Amino acid sequence: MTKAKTRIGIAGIGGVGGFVGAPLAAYYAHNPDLEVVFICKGQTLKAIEEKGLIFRSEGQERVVKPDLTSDDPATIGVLDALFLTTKSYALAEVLHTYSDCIGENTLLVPLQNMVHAQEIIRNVLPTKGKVLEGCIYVVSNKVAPGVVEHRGGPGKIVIGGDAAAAGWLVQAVTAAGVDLSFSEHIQQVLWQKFLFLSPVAALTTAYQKNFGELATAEELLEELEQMMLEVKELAATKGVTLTDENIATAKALLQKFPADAKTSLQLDFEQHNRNEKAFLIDYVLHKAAEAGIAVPAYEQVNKRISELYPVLS
Ligand SMILES: NC(=O)C1=CN([C@@H]2O[C@H](COP(=O)(O)OP(=O)(O)OC[C@H]3O[C@@H](n4cnc5c(N)ncnc54)[C@H](OP(=O)(O)O)[C@@H]3O)[C@@H](O)[C@H]2O)C=CC1
Ligand SMILES: CC(C)(CO)C(=O)C(=O)O
Repeated sequence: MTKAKTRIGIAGIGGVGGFVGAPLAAYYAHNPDLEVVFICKGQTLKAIEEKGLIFRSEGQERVVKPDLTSDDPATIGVLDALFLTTKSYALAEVLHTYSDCIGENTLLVPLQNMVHAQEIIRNVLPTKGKVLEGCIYVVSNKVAPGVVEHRGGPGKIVIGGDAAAAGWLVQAVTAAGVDLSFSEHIQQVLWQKFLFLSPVAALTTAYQKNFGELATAEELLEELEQMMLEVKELAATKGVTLTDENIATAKALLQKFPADAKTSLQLDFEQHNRNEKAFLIDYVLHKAAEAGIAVPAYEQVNKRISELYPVLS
């Protein structure tokens, strides 16, 4: 009897999905044992079917074609692992749509910028699949449907959860040249990233400042520190200890981005796109209220965003 192929899906071929999917599809092209499936829709699906995924990184461009590109759950079938790389607001919808592609043992790997992907996944799929929470350190953007540009950052993925279940995936993905590692302390990793991203995304949006402008605005840096302290207090209620050193590291990270770069939250508000505020800011406000923690800096920044963008927030 022939052994069934191992099947890895990537749902959402934008900045992050393209960054993860391109090396996987290239490395496993025509592989007898492992199949890579791009799950995408509309213009992106059409572009990749016609021309392949165009992926640019470090001055080089390559065109990759996965074994299958589809938006149809029946055609896709059951997957052994599924990277979830849509924006946070589309996560629940994707899980509903592709529920039939998720079996009891399918590894679900959310890479969104948030700390509660597991909660969202379990709301939609109470028992199906095995959740490996994760995050990615990269700047990679969709520049057109089916065209993704890796602009910087280490491109490092960290996942965690059931180590025994994750073993084969870590091996398969790293073999393709993707920097993916397993952490026994994934909650710590997720909150450490959130400690940077949530306040920085909020402040850049509220004050319409890019990374460089925020890094040199004394009064905003004080507000940044205050917001980080509020995240630290909230993390503690979840059993995660963030230290003053973590805060110093998060603040220093601000200098590592190109001065003229903007956070995607700021860009989404400016461009009147749907945005991830619910996951980056509102989450902190709600959970702090539930835990009885005061978060005045978050409240002030949230108020400013609501005044600036009354329709979008
Ligand atoms: N970009 C980055 O550098 C980083 C992003 N992140 C986080 O990663 C997540 C993804 O961000 P990013 O890659 O930038 O987002 P993008 O908007 O570039 O990509 C998301 C992709 O998901 C697709 N999508 C949405 N709904 C569906 C669906 N139902 N079925 C199939 N595909 C779907 C979108 O397709 P369509 O365009 O057709 O709607 C789009 O191509 C976010 O949470 C972000 O905060 C984290 C670190 C870095
Ligand atoms: C800061 C950045 C580009 C890198 O992680 C990001 O994730 C965002 O702006 O949402």
